[in-house]
Amino acid sequence: MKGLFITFEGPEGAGKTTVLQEIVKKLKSEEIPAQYTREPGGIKIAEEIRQVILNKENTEMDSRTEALLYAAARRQHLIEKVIPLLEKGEIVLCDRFVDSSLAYQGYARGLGIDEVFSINQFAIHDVMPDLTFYFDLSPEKGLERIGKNNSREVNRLDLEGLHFHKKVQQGYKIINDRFKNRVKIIDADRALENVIDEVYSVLKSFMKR
Ligand SMILES: Nc1ncnc2c1ncn2[C@@H]1O[C@H](COP(=O)(O)OP(=O)(O)OP(=O)(O)O)[C@@H](O)[C@H]1O
Ligand SMILES: Cc1cn([C@H]2C[C@H](O)[C@@H](COP(=O)(O)O)O2)c(=O)[nH]c1=O
Repeated sequence: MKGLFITFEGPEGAGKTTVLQEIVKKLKSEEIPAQYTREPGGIKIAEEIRQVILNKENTEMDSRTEALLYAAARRQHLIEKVIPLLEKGEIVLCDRFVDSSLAYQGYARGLGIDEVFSINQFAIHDVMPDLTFYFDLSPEKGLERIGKNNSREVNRLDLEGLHFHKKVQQGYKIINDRFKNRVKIIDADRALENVIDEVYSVLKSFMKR
C-alpha cells in the first residue's frame, strides 16, 4: 500500500485526540493528504459498535465479548476506510488501534496479550501501523485531565478504577517493548505545543526516510 498508517496510543486523557487533530491540520496546510480517524469508530458500523461497547449501562459485558467487538469494529473500519485511503496514498492518522486491545483486553482484562493478538490477526490480516506514537502519561494525570473536561462524555471504560488503568499502563510497557521498531514514546506530560511540535517533527522525518 502506498500511504502511511500512523497510530496514536496511550492511556485515557493523554492528549492523543487533541494532538492528532492538530497534526492533521498541519499536514493539510502543507497540502499533504491526511485523514483523521478513530477506533472504535470512524465509519457508521464501527461507530454503532462503539456505542454498544462504551455504553455505561452495559456493565454485564463479558471481557471476551468486549475483545471481539473491538476486533469486529476494527475489521470493518479497516476494510471500509483505512485500506482504501492507504491505497490512494494518503496518510491515515488513527486514534487507537490493535495495541489498545492488547493493553486493555489482553493485559488489563487478563485475556492474554498473545490470545488477543491472535483474534485480531483474523481481523487485520497483517495490516499493522507503519509508526505508532505512544503518549506517555501516568493514569492519575490522564484521569485528572478528563475529569476537568466537562464536554467529554464519561464512558464504561473510564469508569474502571485506577487499578485497571495502572494495569493498562503496564500492558502498554510490554507491548511497546515488543514492537519497539515502530513505537515512538512521547512524553505527554508537557505543554501541549511541545507535544505537537515533537510529534510533527518525528512524523516529518519518518516521511522522508
Ligand atoms: N499537554 C496537555 N496538557 C494539559 N492538558 C492537555 C494536554 N493535552 C490534552 N490536554 C487536555 O486533556 C484532555 C484530554 O485530552 P484528549 O481528549 O486529547 O486525550 P485522549 O488521549 O484522546 O483521551 P481518551 O483516550 O480518553 O479519549 C482534554 O481536555 C485536553 O484539552
Ligand atoms: C480501540 C480500543 C479502545 N479501547 C478503549 C480505550 C478507551 O477507554 C475506549 C475508547 O475511548 P476513546 O475516548 O476513543 O479513547 O476504548 C479498548 O479497550 N480496546 C481497544 O481495542
